[in-house]
Amino acid sequence: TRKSRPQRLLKAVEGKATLGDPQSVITAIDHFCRHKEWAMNVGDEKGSILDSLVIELSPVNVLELGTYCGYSTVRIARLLPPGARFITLEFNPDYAAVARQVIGWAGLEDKVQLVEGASGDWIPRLREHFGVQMFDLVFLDHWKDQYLPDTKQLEECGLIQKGTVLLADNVICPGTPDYLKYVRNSPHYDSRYYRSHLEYTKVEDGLEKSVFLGF
Ligand SMILES: Nc1ncnc2c1ncn2[C@@H]1O[C@H](/C=C/CNC(=O)c2cc([N+](=O)[O-])cc(O)c2O)[C@@H](O)[C@H]1O
Ligand SMILES: [Mg+2]
Repeated sequence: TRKSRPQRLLKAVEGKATLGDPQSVITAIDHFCRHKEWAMNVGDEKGSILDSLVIELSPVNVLELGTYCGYSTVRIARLLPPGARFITLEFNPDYAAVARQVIGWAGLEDKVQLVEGASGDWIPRLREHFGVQMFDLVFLDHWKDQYLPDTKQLEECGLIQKGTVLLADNVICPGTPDYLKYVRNSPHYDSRYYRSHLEYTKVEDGLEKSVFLGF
């Protein structure tokens, strides 16, 4: 059967990237998506904003919702301080399989725990299963209607505490209106929009950074 797009993306990484070199994996995926087939990675433009926020935050505990092919996983993991803990959730087994190989090509498998499962099932179990008390950074990039319910569940489970930074992709395109309204109107979040473009296009999109101020 014909390979899926994630499998074709992985082939592009294997053909172009250098094993153990995260930047070459990022470059290979961006080249593939810009010149061969568009794919819903955060991309190089928004990725640079993501990089600067990760560097500035130097987070110890990181959660990513929606691994997909592992592009943003590699971007984040390559910048984490030693000893940091990074959990990424992906419920599609085919995407998870591709992401594991992409992360492996970058040589970052020891920095990342890819959990195959749905955020709704796993968020309540992260504390007891992984011994994580709270997250310094949460990157939201999964189904857009899941951003708000998952954020509320993270709050209820105490995994979002004073200082936690939520970073949400696609708040303009495809858009996450209910999430955006929540973080921008809540007195418990200090929210800021980083204007950019939808990956590999000229369409407007951006990242919303929301700092939890405590209850
Ligand atoms: N509850 C859950 N738990 C675990 N994994 C889950 C999940 N819900 C979705 N996922 C996974 O997260 C990814 C979905 C991304 C949706 N992005 C998008 O739909 C998207 C679309 C465009 N676009 O259309 O231009 C641009 C973008 O940057 C985008 O991120 C997929 O890999 C999916 O399997
Ligand atoms: Mg996205």
